[in-house]
Amino acid sequence: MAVGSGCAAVWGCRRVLKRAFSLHNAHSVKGMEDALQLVRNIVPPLTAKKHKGQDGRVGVVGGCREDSPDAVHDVGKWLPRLHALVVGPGLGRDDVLLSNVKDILEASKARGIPIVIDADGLWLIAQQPALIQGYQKAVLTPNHVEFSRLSEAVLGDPLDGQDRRGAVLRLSQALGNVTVVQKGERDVISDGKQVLECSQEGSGRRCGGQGDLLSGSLGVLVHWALQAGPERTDGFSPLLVAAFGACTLTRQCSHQAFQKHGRSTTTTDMIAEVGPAFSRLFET
Ligand SMILES: NC(=O)C1=CN([C@@H]2O[C@H](COP(=O)(O)OP(=O)(O)OC[C@H]3O[C@@H](n4cnc5c(N)ncnc54)[C@H](OP(=O)(O)O)[C@@H]3O)[C@@H](O)[C@H]2O)[C@@H](O)CC1
Ligand SMILES: Nc1ncnc2c1ncn2[C@@H]1O[C@H](COP(=O)(O)OP(=O)(O)OP(=O)(O)O)[C@@H](O)[C@H]1O
Ligand SMILES: [Mg+2]
Repeated sequence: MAVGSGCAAVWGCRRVLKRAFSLHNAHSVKGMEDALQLVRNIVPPLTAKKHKGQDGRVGVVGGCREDSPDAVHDVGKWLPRLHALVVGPGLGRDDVLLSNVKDILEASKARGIPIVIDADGLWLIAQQPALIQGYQKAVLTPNHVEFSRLSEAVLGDPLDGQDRRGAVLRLSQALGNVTVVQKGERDVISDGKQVLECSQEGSGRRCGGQGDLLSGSLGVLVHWALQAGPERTDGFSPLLVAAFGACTLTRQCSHQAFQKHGRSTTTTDMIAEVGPAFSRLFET
């Protein structure tokens, strides 16, 4: 469903939403459905009046090519045209490369570009948390190991595996309300104020690359959410709603792909499900 038509339903259930986001029933069926409605609200309508790029140009700093000596300058030329940046998937941990990424992060922050950080980008943040400290347009998407690494670097604590919600909330707060998405059996999301869980049914298949689908789709949704503004998300953080949407989409893709391919499912099979999964979840 597009922006306009989803709006009335969301305003109509404001009281329920407050409960759904702040209490332990955030992952109940009702809470999930309410949160999904907020995601539907940020999806821009398709109209004949737009030209390409108007619903977002997302840059990805990742992949496998070694940098040119002028990498930062080259990327800098693109930055003014980008609406969001995804940093880290498949990037590697080479010192020169990470030093370039550091400069790209600084340039993006100076321009107020939303940044999603995953994989080796998180490695860099664990070495230098100050790089992202207090930048509230950033979302970090750590898996279990990456989250432990970040927690130890930022909070100095060994991870309390029993209290995932508390751990994610504390990390987000310590980073100055940077949004954190801890991936796992349930995805736990916090902006340092509220905690949301995504328990959309996925699959038992744990093939590599699923995190890339999450961070990439999140790059798009972060832009859509910020563009839509807090009124569309009923006053909740746009980045929290975007993260919930990307987690739900990724898990639904996993679910659909697994139904077709079972144990042989790969992330490529999940990518083929993005369109149908998106329609099913967000265009009802
Ligand atoms: N498309 C591409 O090009 C992609 C490229 N990628 C690139 O690959 C590189 C390495 O990335 P990664 O994700 O394998 O490294 P990371 O998460 O540090 O795991 C290291 C070790 O931690 C463990 N472990 C992991 N998860 C766990 C869990 N939930 N719970 C418990 N343990 C867990 C596990 O250890 P094991 O169990 O095997 O002993 C694992 O081997 C990195 O450069 C990244 O950019 C990837 O992003 C994929 C897509
Ligand atoms: N135990 C699980 N059950 C269901 N879904 C899961 C589980 N663990 C992770 N996921 C889902 O898989 C997606 C990727 O999370 P994962 O933890 O595998 O990332 P990752 O290790 O960074 O992956 P990548 O191989 O791309 O680096 C997320 O959407 C998450 O919700
Ligand atoms: Mg990963």
